Amino acid sequence: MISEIFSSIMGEGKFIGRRYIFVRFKGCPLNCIYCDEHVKDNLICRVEEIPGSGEFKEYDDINDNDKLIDVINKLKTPDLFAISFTGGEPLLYADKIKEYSKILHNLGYKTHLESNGMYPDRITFFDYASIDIKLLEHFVNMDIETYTKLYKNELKSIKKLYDLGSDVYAKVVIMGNTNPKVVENIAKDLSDIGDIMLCIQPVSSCLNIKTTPTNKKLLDIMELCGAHLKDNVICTSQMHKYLGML
Ligand SMILES: C[S@@+](CC[C@H](N)C(=O)[O-])C[C@H]1O[C@@H](n2cnc3c(N)ncnc32)[C@H](O)[C@@H]1O
Ligand SMILES: Nc1nc2[nH]cc(C(=O)O)c2c(=O)[nH]1
Ligand code: SF4
Ligand SMILES: [Mg+2]
Repeated sequence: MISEIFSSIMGEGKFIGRRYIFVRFKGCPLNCIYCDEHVKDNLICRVEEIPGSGEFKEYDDINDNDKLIDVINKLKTPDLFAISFTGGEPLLYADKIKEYSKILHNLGYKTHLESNGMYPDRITFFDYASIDIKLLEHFVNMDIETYTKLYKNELKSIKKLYDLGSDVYAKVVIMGNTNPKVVENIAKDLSDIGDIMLCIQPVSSCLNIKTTPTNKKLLDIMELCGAHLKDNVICTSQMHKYLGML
């Protein structure tokens, strides 16, 4: 279930630059062409025991509540902002995450969900939440019907988090071939839900990704989105990759 736990700097989105503990879960039903996490679908769980050391100890599993809390307490630093549940797709394990969140809240920690939004019915309260809005070009041969269903579920997840009082924002990964007008429509749909930040995230190059968006495209997209969201649109490259951090 859990694939790794480590302390790092939030490299993406609204809370970029804040200190986090990341709890990463295995597996995801989607297969985004740019995904940087497929390789970690292995059996063991690796845990950083000293924050920032980059040194990991391997466990068969660390899913037990007491074990997880013990690891988190050890990784806690005075600058800690929140505990991120990410993946893979963390909501594959929604019941377990709900259990962890309750314990963490009782201990005074803040929780943060990083999800693709495909499971609106599994959404519960998190202090902070990032929902990825996927684009058709993120997939090889996804049909329009399947894509439309996914998009509707993503918006539903955002609305549910917003109504629960979570500080929720949306992220969209921009490719070299992304049509700015499509992103503008997403901004419009977000503005219909409420005061929600849209984070424009240029794709980071990896094995399957040869072209990245031009700076002009990023600025054009921000302007178009600003027509609906005003200044509630930001551009965040995956900062941790520039720093050589996890
Ligand atoms: C690995 S996903 C896990 C959480 C969830 N499955 C999701 O897609 O949001 C975490 C974040 O990394 C982003 N990401 C993964 N690979 C990327 C890449 N090559 N360039 C930019 N963002 C990337 C995803 O878009 C997502 O916002
Ligand atoms: N530093 C850092 N920040 C992140 N923000 C979201 C991440 C993720 O993989 O969900 C991530 C990650 O993998 N590393
Ligand atoms: S939804 Fe997230 S974890 Fe799943 S393939 Fe896409 S980026 Fe990777
Ligand atoms: Mg990541």
